[in-house]
Amino acid sequence: MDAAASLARFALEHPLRTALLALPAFLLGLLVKNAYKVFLAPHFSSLRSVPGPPPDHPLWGNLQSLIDEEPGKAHARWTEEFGGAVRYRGLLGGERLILTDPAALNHVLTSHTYDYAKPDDVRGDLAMVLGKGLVFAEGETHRRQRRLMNSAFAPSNLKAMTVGFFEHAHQLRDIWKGMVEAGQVDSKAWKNDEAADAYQAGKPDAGFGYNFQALSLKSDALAQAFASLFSPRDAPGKPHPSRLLVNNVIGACLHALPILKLAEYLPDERLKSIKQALNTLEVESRKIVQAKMEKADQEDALPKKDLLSILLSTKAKDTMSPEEVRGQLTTFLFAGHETISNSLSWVLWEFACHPDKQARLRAEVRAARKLAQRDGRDELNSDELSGLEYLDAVTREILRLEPPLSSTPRVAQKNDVIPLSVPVKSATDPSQTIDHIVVRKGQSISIGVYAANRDKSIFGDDADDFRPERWLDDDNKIETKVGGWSGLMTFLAGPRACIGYKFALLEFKAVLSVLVDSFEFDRRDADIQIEHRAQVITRPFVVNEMELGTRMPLKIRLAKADETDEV
Ligand code: HEM
Repeated sequence: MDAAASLARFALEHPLRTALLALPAFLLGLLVKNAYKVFLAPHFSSLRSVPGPPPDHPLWGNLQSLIDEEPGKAHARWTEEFGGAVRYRGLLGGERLILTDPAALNHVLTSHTYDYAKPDDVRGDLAMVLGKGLVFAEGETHRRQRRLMNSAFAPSNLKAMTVGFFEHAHQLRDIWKGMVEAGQVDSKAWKNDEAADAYQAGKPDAGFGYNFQALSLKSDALAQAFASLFSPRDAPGKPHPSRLLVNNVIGACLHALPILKLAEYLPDERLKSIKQALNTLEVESRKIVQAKMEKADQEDALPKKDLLSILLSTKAKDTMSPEEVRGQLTTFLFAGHETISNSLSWVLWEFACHPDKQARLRAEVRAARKLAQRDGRDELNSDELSGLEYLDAVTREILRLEPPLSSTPRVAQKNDVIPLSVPVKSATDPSQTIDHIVVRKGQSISIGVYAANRDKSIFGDDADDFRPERWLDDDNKIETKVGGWSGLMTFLAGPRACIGYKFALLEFKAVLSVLVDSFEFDRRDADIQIEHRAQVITRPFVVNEMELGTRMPLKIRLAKADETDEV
């Protein structure tokens, strides 16, 4: 008792000395805790029988492979070697489970959706930037918001929006035509007279009836705020895993502090620009919602061609405050931002590499357009667009091969058992297989989008090749048991699958049909190499030109009007 009292007196009298004594004790505790996590915990883990690569390093597990390889590649390699459930290690022994098995995906994404939520740090960042919209919401709130939003994507609305998609496509075509005819050169977007940057020029405005002006290669305040938050021009680097460890510690501290509130007092330019972009996002999106609301009242009877006007004409308007509508606007802009333009630039790249495939699509589109013109229409309607077989096959193939999200994270909200449709070899007893996985609350999971889309057991040995014909081949129909559009993971599956997927497919098809009808695409140079790097989504970068940021430079010529390729 006396000893305790004298220790307390000592601590009060000499707080600095006490702190100095406590620090080593704290560090020792941290060391013991992490040593347990790295060396002992894996032996008691419920995942210990799940197969996977041995860790490359005791402190950063398999992170080096994930950093070195293009997004999704390591997942695909491990899935090919070990099967539809793979365990690997992250920082300080943290275990992660990659899932591509159909029964497991169905369980996590569809039948037990809300038991597998997005990680808290991801949700926190989303809420800070976008407000609490659909991407952020979980559980009952998500169910309610989703029901309200669904009606905006009803078939009749998508039909009306298709008119807007074609208007956007024609604007883009006219800008590109003007550039090709003028032989215009811009040192950043254009490398020579005939090469255009399909990535920067191809950004659609996501059908919001609010022009991002990306079409004319200028940006307004909102577009700039989005670009600085979600697509900074610097190419993402390949940091050493130890750097990630340091970043994690700093990130945890930043999350604990009101760092953005203090941004203007801190000597950090990046923080200041984030703060400024967030303010712009808030002010500008509020203005758009206000303007749209006023217009919606005046133009009630007019057909609506953009998503926000449609949203404001559904009953969602009566049940959501302007602030909630604003949250949905920024959420839709975020989720649709660059996903479609990214897919467009990849497909144009594949066409540049496969002239026969672009010619085949051009012939199909021209034949359909001729029929529409005989009917007195300049463009296809949404049914005609969806009915083009080769266009559909090309769309499936590029979204299979180049999903904007190579994987997406989830965290188990409770202890659970995940079933497997194809058993995997047990890591603890290779003579046995396992057909289910016991997961504990808090377990991190990666949905292997890229790995599932390139599964050789489903798509064959040419799974890494761009071959739209695989979707047309009757003798060899693709049978994937994975739920979701086309049996692919690109838009995920279940109650949290992409709500905008039909919108995305129609906009993608409308723009591609117009571009391929008007232009021929070729590689800028025969030996140009494009690399995939992750920056929110997987984006193209030109090897040895990383400093120029995300780009997809292509040679573009006007397509001959009298081309008569057979479909
Ligand atoms: C090629 C284009 C697109 C792809 C590949 C894509 C993919 C995805 C994926 C994988 C998710 C699930 C993310 C997760 O939960 O981890 C998602 C969610 C979402 N997407 Fe898309 N998306 C695309 C375009 C769009 C467009 C154009 C819109 C809006 C107009 C949109 C709106 C949304 C929304 C709101 C969510 C959240 C849904 C929810 O949690 O209920 N997406 N998208």
